Amino acid sequence: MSDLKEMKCEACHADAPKVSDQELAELMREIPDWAPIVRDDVMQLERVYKFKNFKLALAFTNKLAELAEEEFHHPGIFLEWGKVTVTWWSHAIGGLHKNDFIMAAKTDQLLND
Ligand SMILES: C[C@H](O)[C@H](O)[C@H]1CNC2=NC(N)=NC(=O)C2=N1
Repeated sequence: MSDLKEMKCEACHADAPKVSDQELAELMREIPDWAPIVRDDVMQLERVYKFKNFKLALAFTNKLAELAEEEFHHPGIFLEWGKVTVTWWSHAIGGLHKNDFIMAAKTDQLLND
């Protein structure tokens, strides 16, 4: 079991490989609160985080934005009162790269900060 949250993203180029079905199955076990979904023919990772109010949801959103800039890998973020929906995928390859699993694990860690 690799420790995804301790890893760093690598530069993802257009010719980088998408994760295989086997890699997907293995990596999903490390981020059990996330779901693989397909949106507009692009496989993504998605999780909904619940908060007591909008202010706490916004604070989490801002921490996630800082993390994304640090790793230069950016999520989809849908901010609502008491909820933040986060999606990770790699635009460059139109699908899932290991970077997305690393960032999902790092996103979960923000709850402990
Ligand atoms: C130009 C391109 O957008 C950049 O190289 C980075 C920025 N952040 C990114 N974020 C994500 N999720 N996928 C990318 O391919 C990506 N590329």
